[in-house]
Amino acid sequence: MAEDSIPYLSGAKIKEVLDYNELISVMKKAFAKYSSGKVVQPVRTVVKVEKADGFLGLMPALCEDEDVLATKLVTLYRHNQEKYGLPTHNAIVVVFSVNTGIPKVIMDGEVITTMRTAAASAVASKYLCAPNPRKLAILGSGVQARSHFEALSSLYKFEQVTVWSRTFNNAEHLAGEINATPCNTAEEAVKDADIIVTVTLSSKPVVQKAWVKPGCHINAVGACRPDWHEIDPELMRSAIVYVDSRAGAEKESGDIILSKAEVYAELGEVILGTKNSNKDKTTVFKSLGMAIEDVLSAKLVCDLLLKTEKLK
Ligand SMILES: NC(=O)C1=CN([C@@H]2O[C@H](COP(=O)(O)OP(=O)(O)OC[C@H]3O[C@@H](n4cnc5c(N)ncnc54)[C@H](O)[C@@H]3O)[C@@H](O)[C@H]2O)C=CC1
Ligand SMILES: O=C(O)C1=NCCCC1
Repeated sequence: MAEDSIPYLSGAKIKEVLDYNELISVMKKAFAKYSSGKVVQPVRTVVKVEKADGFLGLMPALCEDEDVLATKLVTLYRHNQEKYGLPTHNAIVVVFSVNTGIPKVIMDGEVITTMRTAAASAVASKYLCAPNPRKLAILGSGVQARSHFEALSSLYKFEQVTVWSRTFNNAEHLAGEINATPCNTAEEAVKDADIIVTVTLSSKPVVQKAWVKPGCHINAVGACRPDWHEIDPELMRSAIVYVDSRAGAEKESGDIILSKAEVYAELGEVILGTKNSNKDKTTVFKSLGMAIEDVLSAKLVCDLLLKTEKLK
């Protein structure tokens, strides 16, 4: 049985201990463990809430090597921001003892989702983009736009960063925060970019093949449903496509399903050295998000807090 009260870790506490440096190495480990078959992780179960254009996603994973069993519960309500001024993504993570199955800790999952997704894109960029990227283009201006700027800036010193968003004011606002250039169109933003990040809630493509410099690396982070896509199908078919999980991509990724693009490899296979990185070609990392990213992030949080004795 669980204790009368299970410790709860707030997002603020988690933010205090997580940094991109460490998370980037943990995400590298997550991808490698997943692609070497050392993770038990079903494809996300999605419970749709049609009337609110939302869903609840169940994301459990077990990694015995790392002695960790946990699940993230995450909701995506697309209109929360405009309707209520609330975050569109909300989540908690529950960590269990692998030996007894007793729940050990419940923690906020929003900060973990925000940071681990950007750290995952940073790992993908490290393996898939050509050396010394100079220009970063961010399409979208929400939570992931900010975290991606932070994570990628921890790896690279960009000479130029551009931001496009559906509403120019939002692009301007974010650009002001991060010292970037706001753009009126996505085409203008991605022109000559070495790395593009797509972090919108759009279900229609926001970037076209003709706009993209050959050899560019794209972190395609949005569009997590089979009928949503963010990337021009022609661009998907002409690029070398990497995914976090083949099983997830086949079931959930509209960018892959609708374009019928071939998946070349899982990112973990590149990390393990069984697939090439093709840094000189146009590459897409189609990120859907994997439970093991959350589970290893949660373990990192627990380890860091145990070190500082904030978690007994
Ligand atoms: N791959 C992964 O592991 C994860 C992916 N995501 C996805 O990343 C994307 C961004 O997430 P957040 O920044 O947290 O969301 P957010 O709600 O903070 O920001 C969403 C952005 O998309 C824009 N947007 C909304 N509808 C649009 C449309 N029709 N066309 C163009 N832009 C539109 C909004 O104006 C805003 O700039 C979402 O698609 C989300 O589901 C989020 C978490 C994890
Ligand atoms: O991996 C995640 O967490 C999510 N991915 C897609 C959108 C919902 C949250």
